[in-house]
Amino acid sequence: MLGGSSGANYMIYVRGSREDYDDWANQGNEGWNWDNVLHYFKKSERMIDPAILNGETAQNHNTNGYLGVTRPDWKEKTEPLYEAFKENGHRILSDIHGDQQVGYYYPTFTFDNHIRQSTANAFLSPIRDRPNLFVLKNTLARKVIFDDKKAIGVEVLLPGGKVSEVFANKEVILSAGTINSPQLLMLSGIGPAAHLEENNIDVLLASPNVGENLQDHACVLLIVAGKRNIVSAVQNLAGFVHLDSFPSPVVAGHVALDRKQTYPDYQAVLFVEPAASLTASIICATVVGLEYSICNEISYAIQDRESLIVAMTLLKPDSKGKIELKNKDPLEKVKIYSGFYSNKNDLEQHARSVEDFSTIVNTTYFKSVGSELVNVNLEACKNFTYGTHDYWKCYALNMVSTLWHPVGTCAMGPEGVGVVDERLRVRGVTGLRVSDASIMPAITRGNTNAPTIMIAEKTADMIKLDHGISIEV
Ligand SMILES: Cc1cc2nc3c(=O)[nH]c(=O)nc-3n(C[C@H](O)[C@H](O)[C@H](O)COP(=O)(O)OP(=O)(O)OC[C@H]3O[C@@H](n4cnc5c(N)ncnc54)[C@H](O)[C@@H]3O)c2cc1C
Repeated sequence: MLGGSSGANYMIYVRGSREDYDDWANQGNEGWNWDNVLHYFKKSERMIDPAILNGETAQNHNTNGYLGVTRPDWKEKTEPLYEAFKENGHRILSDIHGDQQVGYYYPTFTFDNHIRQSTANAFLSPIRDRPNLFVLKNTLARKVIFDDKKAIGVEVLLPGGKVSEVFANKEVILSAGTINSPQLLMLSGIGPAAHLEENNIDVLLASPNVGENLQDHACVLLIVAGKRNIVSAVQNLAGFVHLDSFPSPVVAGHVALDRKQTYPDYQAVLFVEPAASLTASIICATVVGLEYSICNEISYAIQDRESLIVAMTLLKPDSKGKIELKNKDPLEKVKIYSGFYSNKNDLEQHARSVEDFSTIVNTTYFKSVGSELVNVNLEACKNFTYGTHDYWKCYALNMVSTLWHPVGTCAMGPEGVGVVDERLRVRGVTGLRVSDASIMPAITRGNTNAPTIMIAEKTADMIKLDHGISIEV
């Protein structure tokens, strides 16, 4: 669809930590530190939430951008949970976008007046009548066309099956995302030479890191069952009738295992569910795609009990995966090696995160509603004592899935490292940029939609400047 994953995501709006971007800059990417990127986060944003606009983080927000951001009022339903997190030693933040970026917070979302702010809705719709904008729908880019080492256009597959060529006046910009931007580069002859040759693709430029450095947020579901309440199942159905509203309230936390640290290690996103929750089944079976037997255990455990479905995400993994071609057919899907837990430290950290979170059931509120963790009876973990560190390692290994945040496969970086430079120009050729989540040298400590939109905002300014057009500062 137009707008890519922003048309299908859960709309959580999180920018990530100051340290994420300072780290990008420290890796040799001038112009990408926190102070630089904050300007672009603000530029695209149209913050609507009155409490944020009147609060202590107001200076980090903007009211004039294209991207509507706000949050539903779930305070009444979620307040006891925040109290429990406070009792457990966590800070409660009115907004995660202040100077303090560790704590439980009231999450913000990319929607406005019940309308999803996909990038198509937010950014394309308002300018759809511009004479210099033309969108070819249902069209597949097959490869970039080069004149020697200068990108001059794109070969496309039009609806109906005709292959055609589109030429650029100034430059070509790839924004096909972390999975497909490296595919397009490789189909165009830019990538690891041996891999291109294996696939009978003429090598235009040997660029060994195309498709490498895949990073993603490994996610493990944890279920906390609470009080019995069969009546609320009816409310749950209502959530699916009113499709312009969220089916359930959400609570989120960015947590550091070492409480003194200024940046988080894990994110916990809690979906507050009535008994017999449909959302739980949907998250289990489709969003994270767990096995039927596991989803069945969960459904059974919460059929007459309220629950929290918790997405536990390791925010800064050291593991890396990669994208490879299956063959040179542009219609063929690529091979995705997630690399989850290829660095053993990540499994340790993820297990420690689950253990850390699970202490919440010992707080006054959670005890008062009879909460307990749901044992999903994993066959593979039956030899471990339930609740021990080794058990949680086994649990993570068997429950791990993606939170759909792949980044990094056309990473920016210095000569010899980066696929693109700090102005997102593909190194070794001219007239070609990449601008999407694939250019992140390292994953951010948060959901990746807002950072990708920030990258797009910054790219727009860099393109203007490189073509002698002034920008608003
Ligand atoms: C299920 C899900 C839930 C998520 N939830 C959240 C969330 O709550 N909050 C958050 O911050 N992030 C979330 N994300 C992540 C976030 O949406 C992505 O990080 C972000 O949208 C990435 O943007 P992108 O432009 O890099 O890539 P994409 O959004 O993948 O866009 C790439 C576009 O290129 C098109 N394309 C690819 N190849 C070609 C080709 N050859 N020719 C023509 N077009 C092509 C695709 O169709 C797509 O439209 C979620 C993602 C998913 C999938």
